[in-house]
Amino acid sequence: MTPLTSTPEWQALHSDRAAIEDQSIAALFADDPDRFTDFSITVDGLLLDYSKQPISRAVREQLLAVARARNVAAQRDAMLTGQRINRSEDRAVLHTALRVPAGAPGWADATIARDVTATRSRMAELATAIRERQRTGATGKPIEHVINIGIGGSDLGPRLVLEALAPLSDGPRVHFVANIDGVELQQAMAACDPERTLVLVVSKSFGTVETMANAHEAMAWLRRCVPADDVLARQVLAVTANLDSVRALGLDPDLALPMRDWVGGRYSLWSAVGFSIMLGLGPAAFEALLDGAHVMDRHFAEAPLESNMPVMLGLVSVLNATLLGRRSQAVVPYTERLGRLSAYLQQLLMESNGKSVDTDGDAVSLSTAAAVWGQTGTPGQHAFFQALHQGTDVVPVDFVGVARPVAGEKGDPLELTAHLFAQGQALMQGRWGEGLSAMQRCPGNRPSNTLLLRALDARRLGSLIALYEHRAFVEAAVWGINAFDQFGVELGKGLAADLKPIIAGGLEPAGLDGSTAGLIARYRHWRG
Ligand SMILES: O=P(O)(O)OC[C@H]1O[C@H](O)[C@H](O)[C@@H](O)[C@@H]1O
Repeated sequence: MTPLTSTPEWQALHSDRAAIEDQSIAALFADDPDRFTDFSITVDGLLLDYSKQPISRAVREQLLAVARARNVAAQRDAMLTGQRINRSEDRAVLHTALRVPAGAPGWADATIARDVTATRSRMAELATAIRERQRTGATGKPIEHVINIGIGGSDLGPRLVLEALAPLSDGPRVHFVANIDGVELQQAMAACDPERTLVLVVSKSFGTVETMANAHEAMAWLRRCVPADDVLARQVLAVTANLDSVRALGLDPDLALPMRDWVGGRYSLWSAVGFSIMLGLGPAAFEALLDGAHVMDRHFAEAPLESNMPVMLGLVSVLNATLLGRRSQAVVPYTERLGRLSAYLQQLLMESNGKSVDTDGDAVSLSTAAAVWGQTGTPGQHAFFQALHQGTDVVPVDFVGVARPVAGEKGDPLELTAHLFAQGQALMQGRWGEGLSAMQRCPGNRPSNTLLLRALDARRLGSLIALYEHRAFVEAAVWGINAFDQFGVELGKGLAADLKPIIAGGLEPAGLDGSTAGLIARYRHWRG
């Protein structure tokens, strides 16, 4: 893979780096009254406004030239058509196939489409039977609670969606359990009647320590509390790509909902991993979520690069993170319903693109993924916005707003929206003028994107999430890295397994570094 820095297109952009950094965003508006129209893109009720970035038309052309030089469109097509683009794991990457409506033309082959439709139908039948109380728990009581046990990609997506659309929930109440410390599981078990609870064990690998530990606990609870021999068969359901290990846990693999190896964990909420969404909101809402994502997929596949929302969002990110060295990025949704968004995007963007070697294994020549963080507005305004306005580092912000709240939600988002727009304006304009002390002045010229959803509903949420998935793809394509493996995550897991017996006191801490040995000694001392 040619290093990005060796391409003439990047070199041209880089030679203008200082001018771009100094570019007054306000001056771009002064020069071009139509700038908002030209630097915003709308796809089916989702608007991206990237006009408050230091990007002139000429710079946009340079960015697009970089995208062409990196063959972003060809790389995209290779993903969509099921080529094995995840080279380090020799896998195709087909989360987009999960969102093709039944019978509609997709990009990948027909076998995959049939498999997707079959799993989706099975999920819908089962969810309907549970929601309509035909399929009950082992003692004949209806299922009113679901405990979703999973972590990372087997947790964050369904959690985000169910929190976002909670007012639409008309099915069993879903409780999420990810952490291994037992806190969430204890809370969930305390809130649930075991005879009316379905436990979902969601794990692509079915080997993740946290998930397996919580699954054992939850299954023991069911066995203890439900007087029926077939309680596990009736009230525990596995969602996994590793059916063999389902048997090892004492469950019937024939009852499990399958995942495929061509779906990455952080891209999996559209698969059977989203079963809790279907249970809570119903199959129609799940379909709407998929439809919204598919609309974004079609747009990503078909729109010219310059009016392609994920392409432009990805290029803006590369400009900020790599060209201008802005190593962190804030995401601030202006609705409490999207409070999980920054956590979701942390996994999506940082696990995908927190890489320092390219697809050939050679060191990349420039910085890749920036740190992603944030919380909802307006509470975030009263916490970290001071640093956004006056800190020494420029932190690009993605604002996310909704024109209409989720159906059934009380409260008017008008007030919130005023704050959202004002913050983007304030970051750009700054505050200057006679009579202001240095402490009172705000430098301004700080970039932001605004994403505005016509309404917070399943369809737009699907589009929003798919947009960020494709943004990660575009960034990775430009950087020349593989967005679909995550070997870095493995290291700590292995070390934790080695340390556990030492911390427990069964093994002597021989050969450890001084810090780890010291921490273990102190922990053991304090634990008593
Ligand atoms: O679904 P599982 O196999 O249990 O994996 C859960 C999570 O494990 C790891 O942390 C991976 O890095 C994530 O990508 C994955 O989503």
